[in-house]
Amino acid sequence: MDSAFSLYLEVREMPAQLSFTKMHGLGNSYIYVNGFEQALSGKRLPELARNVSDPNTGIGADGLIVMAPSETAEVKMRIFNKDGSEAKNCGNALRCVAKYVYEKGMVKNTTFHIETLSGLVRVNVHVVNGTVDEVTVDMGTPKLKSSDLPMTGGTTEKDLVSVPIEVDGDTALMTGVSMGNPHGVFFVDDIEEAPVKSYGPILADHHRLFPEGLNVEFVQVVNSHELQFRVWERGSGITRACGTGACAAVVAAVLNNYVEQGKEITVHLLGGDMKIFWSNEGSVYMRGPAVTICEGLYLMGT
Ligand SMILES: N[C@H](CCC[C@H](N)C(=O)O)C(=O)O
Repeated sequence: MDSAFSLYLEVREMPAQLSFTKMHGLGNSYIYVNGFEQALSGKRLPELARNVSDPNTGIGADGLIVMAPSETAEVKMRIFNKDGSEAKNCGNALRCVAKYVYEKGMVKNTTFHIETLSGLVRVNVHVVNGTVDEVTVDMGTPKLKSSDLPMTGGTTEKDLVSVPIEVDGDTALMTGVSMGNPHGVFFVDDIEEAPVKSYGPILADHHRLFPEGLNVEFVQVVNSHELQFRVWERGSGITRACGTGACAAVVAAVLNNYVEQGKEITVHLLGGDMKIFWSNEGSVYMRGPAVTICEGLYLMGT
């Protein structure tokens, strides 16, 4: 079948309207589409993500999450940022997908796995009267080499702890952490003064240094078990919360000796608090809420 004809079929495959659920994790909202129930054209998902994310001409969210059958887990999750770029992991969406599939009866156990582009993730839903209020996620072991981030610029295999970065006329110290997606963490004295809007867009798309882009986090250490947190997300800009980012922040705080590994840390994000625990065995655990906002029918912008 020639490419033009297959593209025509691809275009035709997208339904005229899509059932969706809007959910959020600490204010980081996405449009969730159930690919078990409706056929979705893979090639059109980045465009769909841009369309549904627009607050004026779409539904309004930080991006699109597609749930689909998996051969290795109860469900597969694909993540598309507001700009249509696809990400390999998303902490807040993992909690919301876990809530969705449990409450819809698509899974029966309270502990199960979700397949992502960064691998299999184990989740445990906390149920109160049949409703999931919180979810605990094993986010796996952070990767700490420049080649993992990835980052270029002469630090090929060195660790990424407190690496000097030239940005916006400054030299700032960044700690790089991959949680399946790339994060750069900067420690600041006052979170309210953090250069989110200046450093964020410069570094998020600084592909010479970060070939796959970067989620840019700013952290103020409150005490040995609390962090203040802000984020400029790759592909979505400022969001009220970032689950993988909160994990990266705690890992970076341990690596910089601000907090201890093996202790539960409360991360204060714009959208609320998340509990992060980097176990001495290696896995980072994230615990936080998941909320269903609404369900509806998206008429594909007709
Ligand atoms: N913008 C991220 C994906 C979403 C991550 C975030 N919303 C979370 O909860 O982890 C990236 O491009 O890697």
